[in-house]
Amino acid sequence: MSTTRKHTALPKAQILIEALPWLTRHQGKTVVIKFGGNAMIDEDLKAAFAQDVVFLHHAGLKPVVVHGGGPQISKALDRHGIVSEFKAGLRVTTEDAMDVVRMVLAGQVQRELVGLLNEHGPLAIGLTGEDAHTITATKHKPEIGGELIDIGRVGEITEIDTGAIEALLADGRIPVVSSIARSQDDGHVYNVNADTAAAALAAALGAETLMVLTDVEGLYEDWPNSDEVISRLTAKELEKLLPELASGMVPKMEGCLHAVRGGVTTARVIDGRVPHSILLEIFTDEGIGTMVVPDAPEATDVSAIDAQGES
Ligand SMILES: Nc1ncnc2c1ncn2[C@@H]1O[C@H](COP(=O)(O)OP(=O)(O)O)[C@@H](O)[C@H]1O
Ligand SMILES: CC(=O)N[C@@H](CCC(=O)OP(=O)(O)O)C(=O)O
Repeated sequence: MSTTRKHTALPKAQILIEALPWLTRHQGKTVVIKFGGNAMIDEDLKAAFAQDVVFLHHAGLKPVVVHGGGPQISKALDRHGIVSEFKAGLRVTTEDAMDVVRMVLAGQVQRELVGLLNEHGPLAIGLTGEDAHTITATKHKPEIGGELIDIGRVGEITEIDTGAIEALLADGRIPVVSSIARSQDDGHVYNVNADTAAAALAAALGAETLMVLTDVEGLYEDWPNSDEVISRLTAKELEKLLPELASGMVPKMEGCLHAVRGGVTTARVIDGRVPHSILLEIFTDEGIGTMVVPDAPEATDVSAIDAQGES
């Protein structure tokens, strides 16, 4: 081997070896990945995202993709002459707007992601929360200034049925889920925030990891004044921070909290603008972004200590 080849081969092998313990640790584990509308704008990034998800699949993990499409919905509503309005970080969704939301998420964004993933083989299958009762919701009325506000067809998740997703995973497929739900009370279809949907699915699936891709490096400690990213925080620390957070981050961080409190081992917010950010986060020692972990067991909890001693 020439000296030059030796020089380039060694660092490449080191990168693969660095992945070894992570490959072992994540083997067979479910990873729910939320792909946000703002991280979805660049064609190269979308292609890299699809490569990463397919890589996870072939490495023995079980990726489930949940996608948003906020900017794409706003653009389509604009074309239909419908003005986008947000309250409490959620889109005010009239009946007409709901038709557009459903068309864009299920008919455009989901189809595109499924197509990109399937360039690598017959892997991805798209569904919405409406399919097989995957996500059931009821009308959500956020509280603003002490009053419950009607923001139209916006749903609050009441139940998750993981049957269809688990069947797809068992069949070696990659489910791609659009954040739309159906109510079993009024039969209406509801618009659900995609971060919230991803977190609820991660908890219901007993996923090891929830990974939320977005258009910033992670959770900034003092946004918008500083770009210092909080790299790790416990559920309790996050709970304290939540009331201070600004709009875009609220559903993401509430989702992370819900996921870890629901049994997910780690919930991470990572920068979707970095190509292959998923691979970097899962398979290298250097995690990027913000990681939320469950609270450490109380030191005074004698039963927990006893249980540990027995294992
Ligand atoms: N503390 C914070 N740290 C990082 N970003 C924040 C924070 N507070 C608010 N944001 C805003 O949240 C945005 C991400 O949310 P959003 O636009 O809904 O993303 P996505 O389309 O990926 O779901 C960031 O671009 C940023 O403007
Ligand atoms: C109720 C509500 O606000 N739903 C979101 C659903 C899409 C979404 O969450 O997309 P991002 O992840 O790209 O923001 C919306 O209509 O924009």
